[in-house]
Amino acid sequence: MAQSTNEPQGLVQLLLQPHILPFFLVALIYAAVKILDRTDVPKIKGLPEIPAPPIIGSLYELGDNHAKKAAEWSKKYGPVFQARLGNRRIIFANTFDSVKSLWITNQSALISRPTLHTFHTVVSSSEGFTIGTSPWDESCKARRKAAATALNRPAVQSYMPIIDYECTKSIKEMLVNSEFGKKDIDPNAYFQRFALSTSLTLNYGERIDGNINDAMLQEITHVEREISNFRSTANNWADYIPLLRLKPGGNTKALEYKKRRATYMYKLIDMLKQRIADGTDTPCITGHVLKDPEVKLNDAEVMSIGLSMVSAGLDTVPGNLIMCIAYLASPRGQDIQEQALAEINKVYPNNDAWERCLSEEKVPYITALVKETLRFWSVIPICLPRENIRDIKWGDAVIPKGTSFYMNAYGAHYDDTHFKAPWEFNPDRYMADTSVDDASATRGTPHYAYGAGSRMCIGAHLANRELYTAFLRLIVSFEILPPKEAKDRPILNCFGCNQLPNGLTMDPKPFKVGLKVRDRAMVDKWIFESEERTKDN
Ligand code: HEM
Repeated sequence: MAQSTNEPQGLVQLLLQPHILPFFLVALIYAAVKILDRTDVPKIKGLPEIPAPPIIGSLYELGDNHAKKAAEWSKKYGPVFQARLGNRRIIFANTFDSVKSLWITNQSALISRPTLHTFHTVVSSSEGFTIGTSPWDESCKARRKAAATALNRPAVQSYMPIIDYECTKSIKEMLVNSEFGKKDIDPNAYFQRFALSTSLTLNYGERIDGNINDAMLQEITHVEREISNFRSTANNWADYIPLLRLKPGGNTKALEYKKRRATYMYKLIDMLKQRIADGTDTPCITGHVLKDPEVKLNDAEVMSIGLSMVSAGLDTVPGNLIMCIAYLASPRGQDIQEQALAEINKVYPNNDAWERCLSEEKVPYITALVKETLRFWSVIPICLPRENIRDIKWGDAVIPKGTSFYMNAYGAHYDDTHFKAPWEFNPDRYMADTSVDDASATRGTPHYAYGAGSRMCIGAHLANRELYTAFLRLIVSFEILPPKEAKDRPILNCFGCNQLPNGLTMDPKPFKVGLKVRDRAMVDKWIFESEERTKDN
């Protein structure tokens, strides 16, 4: 016994000998680097790898714009490459066709989502994951199915009165706040309210009744924006370097936002339960899920659907809406507005487009404007991450199950082997009889703004209807003009306009536009008719 107690001391003394200590320290550092540098998935043979230093991997080089850097790398390393980000191995797909092969051809294998430390462990541990952040399992399947049914084409058509109400309310408020076209305005808050209030009404039967300064609107938009930054695959080094998780206070901000989110999410669901108990509830998705005995979801799953609905459309719908408005205000945008108005008037010569767009989508140029907006502005530059549940072959390489895949949607949208002049904002590329011969109108998937394949966005029909209605109504109501002051001009490229290119979704820098009312009496009439139609909503 006595001998074994002395053994470690003897070893320590030996290692501290001056002629051994330097070798020992080098060996120790080498072993530490080897352990810290191990990746979740070992290097994949036959797939180009971005050279990178140990431990941090490519994180530093990817810098403050992962999507742009990865697109640049793809020119040198090929459309699909592997990169080490800290201790994770990531497959990046950066071109239109490579995304199609991996996300669509291999969709049944690429159906899961990886978990990331900041979002899954710190922000979401007790409140449940959203559908878009859930790995694939029976619960995710059931939640996705319930939400997808509530958002399918016929269901979305039945929600058009909500879109009628919310769109009218936003346009009316813009009209008043711009003093009927005299003052330039920043369109952001109006469309954040439009998107959030639509989601809340659909999901909880609860809308934002106040104006754009409403406290609940401001709290939810702020908290969801911060949480979406915690979800970003590019913004949180602690997701990739476990040592950083030990930093004291590193989780304080994430925990604060988790608490603030829980406060309003529980409030919304408790208010709905109370209305159901009182028999005063109006039809809504969560109410349906709570009342239908066929839908077997537990409380956390019901909460997860609500969270998905509230968070999913909140940054994405307004981002697309306001950046399209920004483009329309530019000199080239004036021509697009003119063409759009002519196309609308061709289909609706009797000034009834404002109402008829609720029940039909008959102006192909506006549909093309929606698609081009989704492509050009790429508001989710790196799509929500995926994980494969089976091995996937790419050329000679076999990508083992359990590997993380990042779709560089920005890279695919600006892929000049697929889109002609991708840097130009040109809705004509999505018109069947187009002068732009890149055939985008007829080549299946028009863009990857909604992702692709087995976990593609389930809110796409709703989002498309929101965008179509808002664009059409804005164009028939206003001439959208550049702001009077140069400092208010929007930046018209998808990264320059973004306050945080490494965020999950685009966070547009503030800007203003002018809104010259085309025909005041007509706009007043349309607003009045919408208000009459929706007064009992
Ligand atoms: C312009 C607006 C929108 C854009 C650009 C957008 C984009 C996306 C993208 C890129 C994904 C990931 C798809 C993939 O991995 O392939 C996604 C997933 C999702 N979206 Fe959307 N979205 C929008 C609006 C909405 C709305 C309004 C809702 C619901 C009210 C919604 C609900 C969802 C849900 C639940 C998922 C997760 C699907 C899953 O993981 O299975 N989205 N969205």
